[in-house]
Amino acid sequence: MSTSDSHEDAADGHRPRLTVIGTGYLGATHAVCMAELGFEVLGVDVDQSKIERLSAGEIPFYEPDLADLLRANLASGRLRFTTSFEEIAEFGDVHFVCVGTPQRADGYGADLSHLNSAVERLAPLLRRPCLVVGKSTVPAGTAAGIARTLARLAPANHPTGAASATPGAAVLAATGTNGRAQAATPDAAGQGGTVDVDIVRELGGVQLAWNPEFLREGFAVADTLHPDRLVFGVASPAAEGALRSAFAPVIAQGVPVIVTDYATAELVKTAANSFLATKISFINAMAEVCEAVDADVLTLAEALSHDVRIGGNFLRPGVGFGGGCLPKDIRAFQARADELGVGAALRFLREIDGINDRRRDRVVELVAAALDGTLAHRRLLVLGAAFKPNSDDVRDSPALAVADLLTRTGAEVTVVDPVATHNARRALPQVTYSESVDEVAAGADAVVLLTEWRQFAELDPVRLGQLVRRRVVVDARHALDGDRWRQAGWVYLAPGRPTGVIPSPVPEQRPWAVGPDAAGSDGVTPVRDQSIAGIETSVGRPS
Ligand SMILES: NC(=O)C1=CN([C@@H]2O[C@H](COP(=O)(O)OP(=O)(O)OC[C@H]3O[C@@H](n4cnc5c(N)ncnc54)[C@H](O)[C@@H]3O)[C@@H](O)[C@H]2O)C=CC1
Ligand SMILES: O=C(O)[C@H]1O[C@H](OP(=O)(O)OP(=O)(O)OC[C@H]2O[C@@H](n3ccc(=O)[nH]c3=O)[C@H](O)[C@@H]2O)[C@H](O)[C@@H](O)[C@@H]1O
Repeated sequence: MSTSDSHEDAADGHRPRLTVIGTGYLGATHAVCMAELGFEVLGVDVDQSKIERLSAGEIPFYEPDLADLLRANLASGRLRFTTSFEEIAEFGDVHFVCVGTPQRADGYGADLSHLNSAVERLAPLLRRPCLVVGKSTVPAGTAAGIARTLARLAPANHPTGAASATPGAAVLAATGTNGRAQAATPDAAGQGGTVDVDIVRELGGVQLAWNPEFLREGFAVADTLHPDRLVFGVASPAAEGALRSAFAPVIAQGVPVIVTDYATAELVKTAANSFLATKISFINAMAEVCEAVDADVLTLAEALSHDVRIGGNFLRPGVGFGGGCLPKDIRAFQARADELGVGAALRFLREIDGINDRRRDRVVELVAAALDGTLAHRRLLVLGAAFKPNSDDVRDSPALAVADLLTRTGAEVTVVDPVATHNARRALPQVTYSESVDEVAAGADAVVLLTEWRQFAELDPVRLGQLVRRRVVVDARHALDGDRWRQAGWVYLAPGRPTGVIPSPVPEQRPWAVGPDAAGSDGVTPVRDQSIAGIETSVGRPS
């Protein structure tokens, strides 16, 4: 991907200067892409090694296209990284907060400690008008609290130096200049022309906006440069104007901008991820029913997808959803709804989560059924560790969760993944990893495909069939051409598809609850509550 024409505008003095706080999957991508769009950008993180790697032109995770853009924009001088909050406070007109909001260790709720600590560190250093923009995914009501913190702690909101604990002071400080900001902003920004930083001065102090992010890992660059919508949660026209100036090149593409209040902006994000999770669990629930009558969920999904009211996106059945967002976001949403007294409205998300979990068990059942009900001491080649292809992210990865379940039955599991094994080794050390499909295939009793990497989908069943001990493949992502594999002599099984040979599971009787030769006196039945180190999965959930 080439850098854009907007490079010529670099440092033209008319665009707001941007900072990005937290340079993980979201923040690093945002920093690089905003520099690519022509802004001067300074990224900060508390993780010094991450900052060193980014400064050296190295992306600390796997994301297609991002490394080239990082290096080009470092070279242009528009993009820099630091560990100094003093430096970013001095530099920035618009500060994007992109720190993590993981699931709390003690429940479903979101852990906001990183967010609170970033804001509390930044706020006392903000001595001139600027806009703080939350991009992290947060429970509804969080932004209002952050606005109060900024109002209390940012010196720019207390020109006389007097501390204030007045809720909303940041907004109040700025609304005095609303009229001018309103007149100055939308058109200039909307047309993508250069935008004078006076728009930022119109803020009158430190203000907050909430701007949730919708990028997908694996497509993060394209999603950031060409999003399908922008959502601006603001409390004043001046904040909207400043945000429009920070997104001027994107808005100029005709991307829709939805301007709303904080709470609605926060909810758009969690509602979107809940809807996506619901779609996936819906089709996986259909897979469960298909299994009971030996029907075909792929054909069913295809037939549904032709109805434009339903559509085919996010209707791929398989081993379920994972990653650093969908699972923790639907749980945090439930927790917040409970706190708000509307828990009943989101109770269905518990079922969405439950359907998702059962898919992991079902894959184990299929492997066991294909191996005569016994998994202990079976040698299994697991294809995939990442939660999806084109990512090295193993947070709540269904692939690793299944690898863990298989290991607990006493099977000898070796996992191959093109880019994620370094993360997987840390998250699930009790499993063996390899870089070579061929090496592990030699002597394998079954192949289990759990992440649909292209290179796995393109494996030659004839050649692989000559290496393995038994030609058994479980295609948990429907990535393989089942007919081709069967023709090459394989027993091919996939969840939700007719097996012809595998009876539907009897709920109370799990074939993989193995017999006396398995590790453990009573056989090792995978236990949902046991933790998979470092993976935020079904692990540690409150009952
Ligand atoms: N990963 C994704 O694709 C997307 C993530 N999100 C949301 O964005 C947020 C960040 O997610 P990821 O980037 O995946 O997480 P991440 O864990 O990859 O990155 C978070 C970064 O914040 C840094 N950090 C933590 N505390 C800090 C502090 N006090 N000051 C400065 N930096 C600090 C961490 O060192 C880390 O580098 C989450 O709320 C997530 O839900 C939203 C859309 C997409
Ligand atoms: O909030 C976030 O962080 C992001 O979460 C998801 O993006 P991401 O987690 O990168 O991945 P998805 O493409 O949504 O896939 C999530 C999981 O669902 C699975 N999936 C997806 C689609 C499908 O049809 N079936 C299915 O099982 C994937 O394999 C993966 O494990 C959303 O798609 C993004 O819009 C959002 O910004």
